[in-house]
This record gives sequence, structure tokens and C-alpha cells, in this order.
Amino acid sequence: MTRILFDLDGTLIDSVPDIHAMANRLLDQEGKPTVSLAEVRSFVGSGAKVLIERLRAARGIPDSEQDRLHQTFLGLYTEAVHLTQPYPGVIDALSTLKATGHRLGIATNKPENAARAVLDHLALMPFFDVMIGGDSLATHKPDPLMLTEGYARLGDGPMLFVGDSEIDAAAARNAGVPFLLFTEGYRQAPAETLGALAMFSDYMELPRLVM
Ligand SMILES: O=C(O)COP(=O)(O)O
Ligand SMILES: [Mg+2]
Repeated sequence: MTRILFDLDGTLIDSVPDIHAMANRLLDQEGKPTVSLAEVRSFVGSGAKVLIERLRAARGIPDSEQDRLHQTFLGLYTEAVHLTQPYPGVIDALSTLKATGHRLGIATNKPENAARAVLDHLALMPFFDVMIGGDSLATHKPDPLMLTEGYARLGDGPMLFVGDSEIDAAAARNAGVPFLLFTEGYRQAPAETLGALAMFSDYMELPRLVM
């Protein structure tokens, strides 16, 4: 049976509408103009700290405000669940994989609390035996530690990493793990450049790619 780790934002769930709402709530509190959904989508992938750095750069907020805004955002992040949906077919695909005996986990750069909050809200948590967030370990993706630790916690067997972005592709490469690319997430580079073993745009295709 295969050990499958999944990225979260842009892979299993379309979470940018909630992240966008929280980013704009933060900018509003700071008296700054809001940002577009597309801008926020391009800021997601490397965790909350980098998201805030990119948000500050977009709105000319100085470095000295980083820690305060990052902490405020972490407080808002666990509420970022109401507009988020799994991508079509995710629940069926996870059910099929789990029923087949594969072991599933999450390796997301999202802070662990925020990831748990959204997975609980969507009733997705029971599918996963492992949850590693961007702040759970000493490093996060593209460093391979989240993946090597995640697979160790899932036991034995072949490994697969499923993600949507350049960061995920790099983490898989750094960990020496085959990578499946979901093409409908927040990637910015052309899909063909990411070195994926296979790519898919519809979750109906995923179980077949694993078996
Ligand atoms: O929170 C982020 O920036 C990205 O999260 P992800 O690793 O689940 O895509
Ligand atoms: Mg992602």
C-alpha cells in the first residue's frame, strides 16, 4: 500500500477566497487598500510568514511591521474556513484511496492550527493519519523534512506526493519522492516544467494514477 502525502491549499481545497478575505481584513485594519483575489493567489504557497511579506510589499508596509502583522494574521487564519471548498471529486477520491488501504497524510505550508481548522470544518480530517503544517517542524517545503518526517509517520511502503505548486515539486525532488501535479491549483510556472511523474486536472483520475 502506498503512503500518500497531500499538499493542502490549491491541491485538496480552494482556500484562496478565505485567505483573500482575511488578508483584506488585515489591510483594512491597517488603513491600506485591499488586494485582489488573483494577487492573493500568487502570494500563497510558502506559508503565512511569506504571505505577509508579499502583502506588505504590495502595499508598501515596512519590514518593521512584519512580526506584528504576521501574529495578527495567525489569529485570523483559523477563522478562514467559510468560503473554502474541496475541489470537485476530492472526497470520492480520498474515500476510494482510503478504502483501497493506502495511508494518507497532509504536508502543508499552512500553519498547522489553520490547516486543522479548515479540515475539521470540511469534515476531511478523518481521511488523514498524519498532519504536518508549515510551523510543525524546524523547516517547511521546499525543504524535504516535512515529507521525510510525514512518510516516516505513515509507516512503510512506496511514497507519492500530490501537490499543486513549484514549492511542492521542489520539496518532492529534494525528498526523492515521485510527484503528482494537480493542475487546477495555484501554480505559476508551466505544468510541464515541474518534473511531475504525472499530472491530473480532475480528481476522478487520481485513484488510477496511484494504483
Ligand atoms: O499556506 C500556504 O502558503 C501554502 O499552503 P500549501 O502548502 O497547503 O499550498
Ligand atoms: Mg499548494
